[in-house]
Amino acid sequence: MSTSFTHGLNAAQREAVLYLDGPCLVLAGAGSGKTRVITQKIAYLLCDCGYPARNVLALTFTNKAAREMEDRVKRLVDPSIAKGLTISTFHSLGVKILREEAQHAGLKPQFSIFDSDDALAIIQDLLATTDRGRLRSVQQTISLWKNAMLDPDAAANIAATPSEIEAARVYRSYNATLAAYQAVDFDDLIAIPAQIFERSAEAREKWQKKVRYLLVDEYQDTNVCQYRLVQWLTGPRAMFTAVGDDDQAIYAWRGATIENLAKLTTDYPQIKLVKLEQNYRSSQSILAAANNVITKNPKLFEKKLWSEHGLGDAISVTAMASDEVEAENVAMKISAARFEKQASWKDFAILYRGNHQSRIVEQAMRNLHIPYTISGGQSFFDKAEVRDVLAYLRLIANEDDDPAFIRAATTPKRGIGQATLQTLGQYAGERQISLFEALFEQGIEPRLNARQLEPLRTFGEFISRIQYRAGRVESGQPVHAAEPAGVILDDLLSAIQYERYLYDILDEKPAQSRWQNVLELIGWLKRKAEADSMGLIDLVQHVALVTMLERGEEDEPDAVKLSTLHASKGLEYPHVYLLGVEEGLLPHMGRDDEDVDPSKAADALVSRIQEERRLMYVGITRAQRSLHLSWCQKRRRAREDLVREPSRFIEEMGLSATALQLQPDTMSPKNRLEMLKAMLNKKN
Ligand SMILES: Nc1ncnc2c1ncn2[C@@H]1O[C@H](COP(=O)(O)OP(=O)(O)OP(=O)(O)O)[C@@H](O)[C@H]1O
Ligand SMILES: [Mg+2]
Repeated sequence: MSTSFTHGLNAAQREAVLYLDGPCLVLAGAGSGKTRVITQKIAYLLCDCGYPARNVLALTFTNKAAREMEDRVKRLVDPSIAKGLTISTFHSLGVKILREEAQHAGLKPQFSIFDSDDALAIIQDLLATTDRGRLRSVQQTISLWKNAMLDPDAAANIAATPSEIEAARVYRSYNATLAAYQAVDFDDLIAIPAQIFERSAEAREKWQKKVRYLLVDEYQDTNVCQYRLVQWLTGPRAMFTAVGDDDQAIYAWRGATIENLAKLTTDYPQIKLVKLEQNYRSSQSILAAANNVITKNPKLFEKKLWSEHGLGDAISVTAMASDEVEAENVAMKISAARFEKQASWKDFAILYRGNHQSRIVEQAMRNLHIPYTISGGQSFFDKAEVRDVLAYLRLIANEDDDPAFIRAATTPKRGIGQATLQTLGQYAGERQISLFEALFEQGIEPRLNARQLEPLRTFGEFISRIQYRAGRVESGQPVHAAEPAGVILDDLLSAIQYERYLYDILDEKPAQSRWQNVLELIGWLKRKAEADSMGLIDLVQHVALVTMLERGEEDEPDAVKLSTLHASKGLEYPHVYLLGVEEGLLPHMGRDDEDVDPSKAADALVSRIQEERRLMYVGITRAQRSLHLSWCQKRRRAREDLVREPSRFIEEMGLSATALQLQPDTMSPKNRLEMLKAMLNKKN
């Protein structure tokens, strides 16, 4: 059989698209057209098989990947047919399910979503320590338990080491605190829906009726919770297609397990397995380097990849004197290559292992006036001014969000002091209610003097008025139509006099730059609200998700892409610059877990290197036409210069000896001049 939606596909891809007799698993290497199978299959389901769009759901890992997929489908399918189709991340699907099924989990539909810093603050209170290493380790342990669907009881049972026992104790109080705030953390967004489905046949059947066909991209990075969610959503009909590549599994640290791939074949013995072997993305030399690296890992499934593309440019490896030189150099090289290749800025991507590497690259890009966008970083949403404004929005959406209450009530200062908040907190604790609710009660009056009570009540009434305008929800139903989010945002911002506050506490320049960030945030929120006709409350939950993964770039500008390797998954760029290919950074070596049992330490190290190798494989395979690696002989970390060696992965790529004869490129003023001259000559 053939349809217009299999046109241009190879035989194996066609088979995967047309197969509808049961579950289907596409297992294949990078760039072999797995994502393409998903988009073509969506088009096929909607246009040729009569599936209503609202009954088709496609899941992926990042907002960016979801948007890309949506764009690809839009090009294939008439908008009137695609209306109602859901292409989303696991986490946004989780929010959607939780909103509808909140009552099953004792939540209000306007629950808050706490990001990792909010969650860490709770753990800090519970542990009463400021040792960030210890806090992060407890947070990580709790996260892994949640992702493995272990509740506090189960965790307490399996906790063995002293730090696990501590984490299990904190886990229980941590969940109770979240519940009191009507808040969930990111892991809960998947775990709670999975628990709801496990407990409630009614909820399960409702969603199984809704999701008649499910497609999952990047399946190798699902964790136990996500796997269960997929199982509950598809139910006994098991109508789904999952695509993945075990060699690209890079989220073990978030509880993802490659075993999910093998498990699919045992849980669904009838599953149709399709392998794709032709790579359509990269030149031969890039593909060969990628294959060379990944063969050093043990194989789960036999896979071969070949390409019809030519050999292409040789891969370059450059040693840099320092990370500053590296950043400056990459900016220069991209400028030059853009002229040389008559390319656009957006044809270039700069990839790196850790977020901390971006700052110095950003600086270099700005120095040369190169437009860039950055993803995978959270820096924007971590800014104090952005968090201040978001605290108001969170409180408006969910008045039980005590951390948001404290931040909003005290920023800008409005006469609500620490002593007042402590008294209020104590009262709220005794009454088991939120700070917001407590401030309106008569019982609080004898405990506070008029000077303390008055600003509290004024603040409370102010928030209530905005809540009303935002379309306050009571027992799941809005009490009246909401005003547009844009109008409310403008009024809120001028009412709290945030701009004046910034100029009061800061010098002109930093105040100006922070105010710009606030305007950028508000502008972005308004555009989002308008484009997707979201009310203020939907918007607040949406923001939380974006902060977790990456910031949305609605209009793809012509700009160089800066991204962590993790966030680059699934994407492709003509020219890729991979920075910091050094021992210690890629493969990354963290501070050793003091808790690791020495007999297991060697195994842990081996599996860590394997995961880093897969990350390297992901990085290499993003490149279509050219790939440039660099490493630094010296790297500055926390005011200390570290001496570095090239990564073992460079050798594993099998690059020729000449490529490895490294010329330290110190970017002396003379070099710089010459490079600029070369650029100018090309221009003329
Ligand atoms: N049959 C085909 N003919 C021509 N080009 C194709 C074909 N299949 C896929 N491509 C192109 O190859 C590139 C890689 O495809 P795609 O992104 O779907 O691969 P993938 O397997 O999902 O990669 P990754 O593992 O990195 O996610 C895309 O540019 C896609 O349009
Ligand atoms: Mg893909």
